[in-house]
Amino acid sequence: MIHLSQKQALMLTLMAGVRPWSRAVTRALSTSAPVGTSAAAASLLKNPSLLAVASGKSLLDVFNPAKPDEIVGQVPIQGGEETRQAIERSYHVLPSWRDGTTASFRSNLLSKWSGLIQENADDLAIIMTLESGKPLAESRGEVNYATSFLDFYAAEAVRSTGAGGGFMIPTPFATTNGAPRGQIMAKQQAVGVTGLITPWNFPIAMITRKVGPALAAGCTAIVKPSELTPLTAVALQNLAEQAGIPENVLQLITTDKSSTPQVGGELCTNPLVRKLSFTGSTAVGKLLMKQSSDTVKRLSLELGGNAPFVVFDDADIDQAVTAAMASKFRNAGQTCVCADRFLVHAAVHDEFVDKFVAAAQKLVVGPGLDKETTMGPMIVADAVTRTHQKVQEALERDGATCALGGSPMEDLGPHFYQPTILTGVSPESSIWKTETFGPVAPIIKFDVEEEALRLANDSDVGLASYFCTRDLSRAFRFSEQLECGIVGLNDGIISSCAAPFGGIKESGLGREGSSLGIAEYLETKYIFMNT
Ligand SMILES: NC(=O)c1ccc[n+]([C@@H]2O[C@H](COP(=O)([O-])OP(=O)(O)OC[C@H]3O[C@@H](n4cnc5c(N)ncnc54)[C@H](O)[C@@H]3O)[C@@H](O)[C@H]2O)c1
Ligand SMILES: O=CCCC(=O)O
Repeated sequence: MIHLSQKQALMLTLMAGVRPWSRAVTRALSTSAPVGTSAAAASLLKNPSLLAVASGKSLLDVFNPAKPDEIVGQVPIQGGEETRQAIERSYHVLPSWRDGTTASFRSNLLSKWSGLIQENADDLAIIMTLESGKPLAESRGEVNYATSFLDFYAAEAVRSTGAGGGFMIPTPFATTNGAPRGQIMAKQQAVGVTGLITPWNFPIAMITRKVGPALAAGCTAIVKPSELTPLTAVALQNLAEQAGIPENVLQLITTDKSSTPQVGGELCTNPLVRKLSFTGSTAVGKLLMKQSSDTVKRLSLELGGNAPFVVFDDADIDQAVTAAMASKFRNAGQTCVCADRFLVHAAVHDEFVDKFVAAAQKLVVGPGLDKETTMGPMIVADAVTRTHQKVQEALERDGATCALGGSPMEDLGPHFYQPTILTGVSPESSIWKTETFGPVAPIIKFDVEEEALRLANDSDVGLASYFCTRDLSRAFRFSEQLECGIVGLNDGIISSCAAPFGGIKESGLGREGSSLGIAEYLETKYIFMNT
């Protein structure tokens, strides 16, 4: 690969009107893309807004986790000052977007954007796989998941609960002769300028899950995608512009790891930003919460989880294994709602483990662009190191047994780890106590429901929980007792645009998806009219 200096790359970009990263992606695609055309994918990355801010900026290299020495693209590194300017642009365009457009106008734009994303779905999926590593089928599925949020909020925008809507309340005030006096109105209004910070594990859906309701509500948005997966965001914003979303209503701040705190700091402390929505780790969420306190911002925090997956003795074991496979190994175990801790009743423990191991052995680990691959690499080499340390500690220090895997897959590259199943795990092991974000399933055997509940709830976080049973009373009882925001009964994939997604305890604040998702971007104003 020929590496241009940043200046050379930018010069070429400006002269040719082609982004350096689009050439890089073209090259990556021309050698390995199984679907789509390289030219189409590259053209998705020709983003006029970013070009406007790229001049004079250093560029961030974006790498392919499956082949970490391969640069798949570059984006400008922006900092606090560029963020402040973006916030001011966002603030200036707010009145014309919030007050100068109807809900149905905003709804139509979201639908148009969704349509363009679907038209380009195969190329977007390739870009996503190249930068995140996930198997192509998962990337393609994520595109559908992403547009479902735009479609849902295009519909939600025009309902009476959306911006400009509201409700009337019977007045408790009376005239001297006892007749109702005045009108009580509760009116919904857009919060204002929003800062939206997203992670790498769902490079497109975590953006549309925030931007969809924000724009539907009449807010303007500044998105800061992960520095590991900015290219999908670049393409997404490009399509938003093509759909006709007005200039500066949706802006993108790309940056690198070292400038991220300045960008985040500006989004948190600038008083023009009235709402911050963040999806990512609990540690960063806590920092952003602290930073946002001086300006008393509205906050939505979708943070980490450590989901228990409980298999009762009356469960359908085949169904439980299907659910466990889907929940555990999706995106190589790198989802916030992944099953992280398995509790299996002693009477069905061995049957479950045998069938779970047999199913996991069928996973094909490899680069996400390979057609046969069903589990891709981990995002960074450090994640492999951290995962392996936890596995070794559970085995060597805490007495667990390895039923499957347990090692890095160096032959495939530094980002690959074997699908791993551990039994006899200690509840004191770090693999049990903390979110692993990798393809490891630690299992503990239990005897009675109370014990399973105690272990399941013994966590500072509470995002998702899963359990498998055919007992209806237990289904109701246990789902109410679990300390979490999301419960999956006899299923491992439960996310939907129609459902409220979010956690309790240190897993966060607020809900995304469903009608609750747009409420996060609305303020309720009480208006009393003494008519
Ligand atoms: N609850 C959810 O919906 C959900 C969804 C996806 C991921 N997650 C969680 O996210 C974590 C993995 O994602 P990650 O590694 O990208 O998380 P992360 O917290 O490291 O990064 C998330 C985003 O925050 C940014 N960031 C990091 N430091 C920042 C700072 N000081 N100021 C502003 N922004 C900053 C990153 O650049 C990225 O865009 C896991 O814990 C996972 O459970 C939660
Ligand atoms: O990783 C978090 C999001 C996963 C999902 O929406 O299902």
